Amino acid sequence: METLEFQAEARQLLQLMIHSIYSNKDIFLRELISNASDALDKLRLAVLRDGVEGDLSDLRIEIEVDPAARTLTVRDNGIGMTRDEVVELIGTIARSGTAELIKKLADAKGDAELIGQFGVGFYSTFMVADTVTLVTRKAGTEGHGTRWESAGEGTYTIDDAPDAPVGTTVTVRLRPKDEEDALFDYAAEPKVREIVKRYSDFIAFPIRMGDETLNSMKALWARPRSEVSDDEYHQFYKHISHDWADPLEIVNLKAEGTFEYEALLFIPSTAPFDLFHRDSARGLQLYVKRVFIMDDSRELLPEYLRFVKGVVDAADLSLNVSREILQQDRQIQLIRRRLVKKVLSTIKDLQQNQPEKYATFWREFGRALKEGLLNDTDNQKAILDVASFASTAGPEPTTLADYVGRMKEGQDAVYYLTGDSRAQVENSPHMEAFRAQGYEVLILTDPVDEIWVDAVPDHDGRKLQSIARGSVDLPTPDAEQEPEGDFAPLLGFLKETLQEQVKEVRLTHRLTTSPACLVGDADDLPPALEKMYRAMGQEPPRVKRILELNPHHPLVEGLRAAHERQADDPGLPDTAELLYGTALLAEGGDLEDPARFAKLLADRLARTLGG
Ligand SMILES: Nc1ncnc2c1ncn2[C@@H]1O[C@H](COP(=O)(O)OP(=O)(O)OP(=O)(O)O)[C@@H](O)[C@H]1O
Repeated sequence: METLEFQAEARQLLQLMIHSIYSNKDIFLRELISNASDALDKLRLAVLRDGVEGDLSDLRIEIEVDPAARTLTVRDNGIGMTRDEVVELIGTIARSGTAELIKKLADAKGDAELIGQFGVGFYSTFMVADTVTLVTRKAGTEGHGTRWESAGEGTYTIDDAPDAPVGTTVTVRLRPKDEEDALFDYAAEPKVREIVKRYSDFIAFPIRMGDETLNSMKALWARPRSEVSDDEYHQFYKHISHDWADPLEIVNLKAEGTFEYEALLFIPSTAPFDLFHRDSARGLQLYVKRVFIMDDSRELLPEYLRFVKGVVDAADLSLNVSREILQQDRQIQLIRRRLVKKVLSTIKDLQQNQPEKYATFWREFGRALKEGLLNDTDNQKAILDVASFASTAGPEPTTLADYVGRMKEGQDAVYYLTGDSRAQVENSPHMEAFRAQGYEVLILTDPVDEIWVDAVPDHDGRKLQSIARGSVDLPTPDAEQEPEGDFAPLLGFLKETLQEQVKEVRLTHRLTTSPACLVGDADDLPPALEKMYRAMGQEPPRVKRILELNPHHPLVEGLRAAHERQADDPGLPDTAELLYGTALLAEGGDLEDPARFAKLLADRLARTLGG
């Protein structure tokens, strides 16, 4: 016998389970049954497809309780695990981002939503157990099985199990019941019956206790929606998603004719913690005529819809279908196209008829959905239709249609500004004239916003226009009040002095209170993208922007006068640099040489004080 240590993250998660942060402890049984059902699916596939030797004649899950010994046992005759698999699958947690999540969980004691995003599976047994014993033997292997045992406290033992049959048996030695802590008597048959009926009725294999079969085994996606209760759908969703919360929306789909398939999809109510991790689990489950073929089938939905969970059961695919075949299969492409349309129309429906659900959806998944604006040109319009954006018009996000409805007379473009935060965007100098003249501007602060705006030239014939790029031709209300004096010499001087930093210097109407701002040409790389390149370790092409001056500002006017008095005044270049640096800071940019800027500024301030 060998004693091994749990990996650090696994140990922390177990601690959270033992000192149970989750009030619904019943679900440990659901998790065990779910694993058993997965193991049976895997065995069937291994035998049918891969020629592994195995007996498919009586695939089943058995539950046994022993009130005297206070144990509950869940046994399956599925695929089983090798010794190495036990160590790897049960002793460690491989998902990336786990460490961060556990830290969050520990901080937010008792937050069931958080743990639900993770799905702790087998470890949830430690909410109710003193000791858990797992005995398993892998189908198609020679030799003995493996016995694993742990009290969840840091270590587990692992040993040979010479007589173990193929499959897995999990025995939970129950803690004393404590109904005040929602720890019920799980060695009582009625309680087991109740839990199985409630959480696992749809499991496709019989769940037996003695001679009794506890579940109906009906494949939910094959039943008409009117005959299935929401609760049944919700439990099924939890089985396939490992989410502990109910889904936000259920989507049914059925195609008949030459190519038949059924789909049952779910939009979750909260985003998983690893939605933006590259290797997060994604994709749908694929079945062929009720036989489970694979998890995480990514070919069935595009990446930007990776938050959608569910099942597709196709009648005409071969059981031998592989991921490679799926990628090229024309029928799969057709299914995929139809699923995308259906998901988008479901979101549109939420938007029109259930605004609260829609708001939840957009908060949780809007960022992911917007990736589709880049990658799915066919559905670009449909995605834009269901998208919403923060706006200067008010605290609530707005759709493009509503924005267009509020556009001012003569306005022909949808204005937006990108940035790191709402506050930064709202305080940006670029915003000044738009605010002063009452033009609404969309506030785009997600990293993906920087990118898709370039891929979407217009919406319903209206241009999407950044107010920090190109020139703005807002009608100037006080156009008659052109500033006195000639700025041409000053502009020439600044252009010369700042030639390393900017490619042009010109006057603008876009400012009302700031002296200057920086704008890009319409086809320049936006500064935020430049930053992103740097963050990824790449050196982007250096883009010089345009310095725009507010001719009505006292600083600019004073500078003009000073330059006119004495063009070779040695203080002028410093002022030019300060002006440029201030404009950069105002938009949230980074100074190239902050120390130099600070020194120039301090010297200048000292002089104003010294007189
Ligand atoms: N009864 C079982 N038979 C065979 N393998 C099992 C069984 N129970 C657990 N496992 C293996 O251990 C792994 C970890 O189980 P656990 O319940 O902790 O995670 P899980 O969330 O169910 O994993 P997944 O998300 O892949 O289903 C499973 O993915 C499976 O490979």
